[in-house]
Parts: sequence; structure tokens; C-alpha cells
Amino acid sequence: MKNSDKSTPNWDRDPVLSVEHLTMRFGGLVAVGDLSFNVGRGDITALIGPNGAGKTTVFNCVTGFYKPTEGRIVMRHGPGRQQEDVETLTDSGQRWKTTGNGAVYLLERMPDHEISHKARVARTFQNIRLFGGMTVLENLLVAQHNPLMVASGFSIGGILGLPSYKKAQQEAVDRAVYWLEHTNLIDRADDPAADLPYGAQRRLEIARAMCTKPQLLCLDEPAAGLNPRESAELNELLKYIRDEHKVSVLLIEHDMGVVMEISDHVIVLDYGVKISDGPAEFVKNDPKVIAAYLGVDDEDEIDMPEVREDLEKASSAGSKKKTTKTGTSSAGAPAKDAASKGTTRKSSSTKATATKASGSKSAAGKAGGTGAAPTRKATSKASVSGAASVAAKPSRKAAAPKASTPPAKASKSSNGATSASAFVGDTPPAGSASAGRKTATKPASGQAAAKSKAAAKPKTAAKPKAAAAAKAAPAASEVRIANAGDYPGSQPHGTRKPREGGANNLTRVKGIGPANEKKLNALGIWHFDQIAAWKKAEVQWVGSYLAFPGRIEREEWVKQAKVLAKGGETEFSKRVDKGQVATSVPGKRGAQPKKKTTAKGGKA
Ligand SMILES: Nc1ncnc2c1ncn2[C@@H]1O[C@H](COP(=O)(O)OP(=O)(O)OP(=O)(O)O)[C@@H](O)[C@H]1O
Repeated sequence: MKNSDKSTPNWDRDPVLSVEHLTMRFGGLVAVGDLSFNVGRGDITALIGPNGAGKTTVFNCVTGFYKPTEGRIVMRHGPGRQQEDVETLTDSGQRWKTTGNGAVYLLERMPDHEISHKARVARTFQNIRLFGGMTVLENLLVAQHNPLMVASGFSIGGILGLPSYKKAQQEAVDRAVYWLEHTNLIDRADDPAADLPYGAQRRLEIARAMCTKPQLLCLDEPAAGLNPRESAELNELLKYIRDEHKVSVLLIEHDMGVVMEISDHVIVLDYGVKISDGPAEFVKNDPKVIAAYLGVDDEDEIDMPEVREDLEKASSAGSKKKTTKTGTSSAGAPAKDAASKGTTRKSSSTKATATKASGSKSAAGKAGGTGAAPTRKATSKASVSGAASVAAKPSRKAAAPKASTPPAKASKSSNGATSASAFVGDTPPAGSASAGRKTATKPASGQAAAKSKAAAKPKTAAKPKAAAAAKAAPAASEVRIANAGDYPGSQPHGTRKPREGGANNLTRVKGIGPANEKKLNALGIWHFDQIAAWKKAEVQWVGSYLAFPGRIEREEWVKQAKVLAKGGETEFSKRVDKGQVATSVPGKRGAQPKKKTTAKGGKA
């Protein structure tokens, strides 16, 4: 962070970009709701959040691919907030205005090509978009097509070979060569772009964006699919771009190793609303983030006394008991995830989560073996609100399946039905915990409440108890949610165990990460066709059970599962299969439907 005045963060003092009250609706779906944040000039700013949080939608609004439903997006060339100029420009109805300090632009009014060429915002895409048949060098020259066209007087100068055109052409080649050298691609300059390995294609995309001489570089998951060495090289490249070229970087990234190492500023979204904003160190330890996004480590356990009480009740009612452990973090943040690892209620201390965030672990099994890709963090939301109230499933720790767990009290306080309807309506989605999802106005309140509730509880239970409970657990075939009636709708019928050929990779459905897959498996949901058969009541039930009511409809699990059950693919499942989705389990694994169809999914 380039900030001499410590009292005001660079991004507030000298924002190159301001996103103000941005809302993007798709029909009734609010992908981004009343979002505001600044990107500091010369900073690397990370926009993070679970799948479907709205990150790419924000990028699409900033870069002109989407016209926002509401809100203002200000790009500033030249230092300072230039607030008077911004207001004058807004009132004038114009798209940009030169100022004493440089210029200001209202991106929401500009078409994408103007955002790129005038406001100087460049971007890369989640799915690499290169001209595969062109050489690496040609890809970089095409990126400079506009200045070359201008220099050629729109072809005439080029045809006549005017000096001004030749000069511009040479500059374009020099710039391309410069970035090829700095992205370690110079040796491949004459190879077709499609022949490059994946990591090199990602670097080429960045080189191409840099050839447009941006002031703001927007990168959508630049580390996706990179191995650890490539991730480290990416870090160096981005720091070089920031430090040597003074280009501000806004990146969407799931690789927390990359995010935490290089970011000056981190903004966390969940369900289209901002839940945290600050330096990486702050965000990493922000309980809201831990609860809503970073999730928990499967190997760590949580002690939530309220859960334990429920367990004891369930036990005395004839259910098998499962014991949990509560703790607060070393930093004082509540350890509140109760996500089931198999049947063991899990959570991590802040410390454990932070470690994970810093890149030491990847529960998601990120492609290329880089650590640090966090699992889909519905896990922690689920646990805070009791989604781990789940039934047993064979644990990795114990041979026998463990007992089901009744919902935590936090879960009982949330009304899944109410939340579900609020979620798909016009109201922006609220905060991440289910308890906080009923209204848009208090995004994280429920989450915070659940958290403080967990935090207030003393640490008591011990692992041996959990082990004893595990031994006493019922067989998977006996698994039942202790109080299924607490959830709206009906519990989906389970098959108890995977059919011959194994389970489907449910993480190929967008919105089902490894943690949710485990929970669904615990219900006996192993196959796409089971999800495809869900009716509204079952969708509601599962939504509440996983503690993100409305989410399933929003991400169209049933629609995606129908396609996958028939052997078709969706955009998302293709990315999972290629190992490009950090928060899912790469590959198709498990039973594959024999019947192939031509069914295609849209953007899942
Ligand atoms: N063009 C669209 N039409 C309808 N819904 C959309 C569209 N684009 C995005 N969405 C929805 O908006 C929500 C946010 O999606 P978005 O792609 O912005 O999330 P994200 O945080 O980038 O997720 P990921 O990390 O998986 O890329 C999702 O529910 C998505 O399905």
C-alpha cells in the first residue's frame, strides 16, 4: 500500500476506482446489491468471496460488459478523489471529463471499448480468451490494434507506409517484446498461442492486457490452474506491474496464498454484498470472513455447547450422540464452524483458518497442486447456523459412520422459508449466515450474532468424547436428521450409499463444493439424478439444511443436475473437470452415466 498518511488508507485517499452503490439484477436475482468500495491507486486489490458471490459480475460492470442496474463507477486518471469534478461530470450527463489532475470517467455510462481505450481499464477473463491460432506475438499486436489504426490514419498511412505508422508499428512490437520478456514468453513468441501450456497462456493474457497500457488491470482468477511455482511467478509479475509500472491491479482470486501475499487491500463479497474490507491482515482475521468465506479446516473440530446440548437431547431421545468441541481463536475470533467432516462437527480456530488462508492447505484440491484454495465457504455459514446438524456419514477418522447431530440453536433461530423467498426476490441478498439472510439491510448481522453466540461459549468438550460418540454412531442406513421437521419442505429421499460404480462428483454442480458434497452424501444424496428429481419442497429443505436458503434455486442445482445426470456438461462442470475451479474437486470421478446426450448447460 502506498500510503504516507497512515490514518487514511490509500484506497480512500487516492482511489483510482470507486464503485458506489452498485446493484446488478438479473430478473429477480440480485447478483450484486448496493456494493461500494474503492481501489487504491498503485495498490493490488483483491476481490474475494465464495462461488457465486458476485465477483465476476462486479468485473463485468466495471469493464462495461454489463450495464449496472444502479450505481456509479468512477475511474480517475490523476491523483486524489477529484470529487467536485466527479459530481460535475455526473450532473452533466457526460461520460468523462478532463480535470486539473487528469481526467475522471463514469464507467457505467461508457461502452466497453471506451472503458478499455479511454478510461484505460484492461481485463483478463476467468476462462482464457486468446486467439489460439495466432502466434503469441500476434496476440500482443492485436491488442494494440487501436493505436495502430489511429497511427495509420485508419489504414491509409499503413498502406502508404508513412513514417508515423512505421514508428507506431515499431513501438507496438517493442512493447510486445518487452512484455514477452517479462512474462517469460519470449522464447515462445512465434508459437501458436493455443500450443502454450495453461500457465503460460495465463501469463500471455496478462501480457496482452499490459500492452494496452492500462491504468487499472482487472484480473479474473489469474492463478486458477497454476502450479505452486507458477503461482509464485505470478505473484512476482503482479508486484512488478504494480511497483515498476504503477499500474493498479484489481484481482478476483480464490488462491488465498496469492491473495494474502501480494494484496494491499482485500474486499470480501458474499451473496453480492460486502462483508469485509481492509488490509489483507485485517480481512484474514475478520470473524465475518472466517464465518462466511474462509470456512474451516476439515481436520479441526469445534466445540459449540449449544450443539452439544442438542446432541445430548438427541442422545437421550434415542439418537446416537455426537460430541463437538468449541473454541475461540487465539485472536479472539469465534471458532464457529460446525461443518461436518463425515459426521464429526468441525470448525477451526481463527488461527487454523488463517493458516489455511495463507496458503498452507487446499481442501479443495486445487488444480496444479497449489495450496491455499479455500473450499466453498458455505461450510462455515452452514455450521454457524447449524447446517452441520447433519446426519452421519462415514468419517475418515472412524471406520464406522458417526451419529447424526441435531441442528445448533443458531440454526433453529433462522427461518429457512422466509430466507428462501427473500433471496430470489428483488431484495439484495443479505449476509452470509443463514440467520442473517432474511433482509438485505443487515447483511452480516445474523452471522455476527451467531458468531458472537458461539464466541461467548466456553471451550469445554474434548476429543475423546467425540471418539466415543463416533463408535456409538448408527450405520449409514439409519442416518436421519434429528429434527428434520425444523426445516421447511421435505427431506429428499436418499439412496443411503452410492450405487454400483461409485458416487457422482457433485462438485460439478456449481454451488456444491466439497463441504456441501459431504453433507449431501451424509443424507444419501450421491448422484445427479437424485438432485435432478428434487421438487420445490425438497430444494427448500436442503437449502435450509445447508444453511443458505435460496442459494440452490439461484444456482439452479436441479437444472444443472438434470444436464449432468444425462451425461451432458455445463460450462461449470467443464471447468471443474479441467481442474480450473479451485473450490471444487477436479475430474468426473465416480459413476458416469452411460447414456450420452447432447444436452448442454448454459453458464452454470
Ligand atoms: N448473465 C447472468 N444472468 C443471470 N445470472 C447471472 C448472470 N451472471 C451471473 N449471474 C448470477 O449472479 C450470481 C453471481 O455470479 P458471479 O459469476 O458474479 O459470481 P462469482 O463470485 O464470480 O462466482 P465464481 O467465483 O464462481 O466465478 C450467480 O448466482 C450467477 O448465477
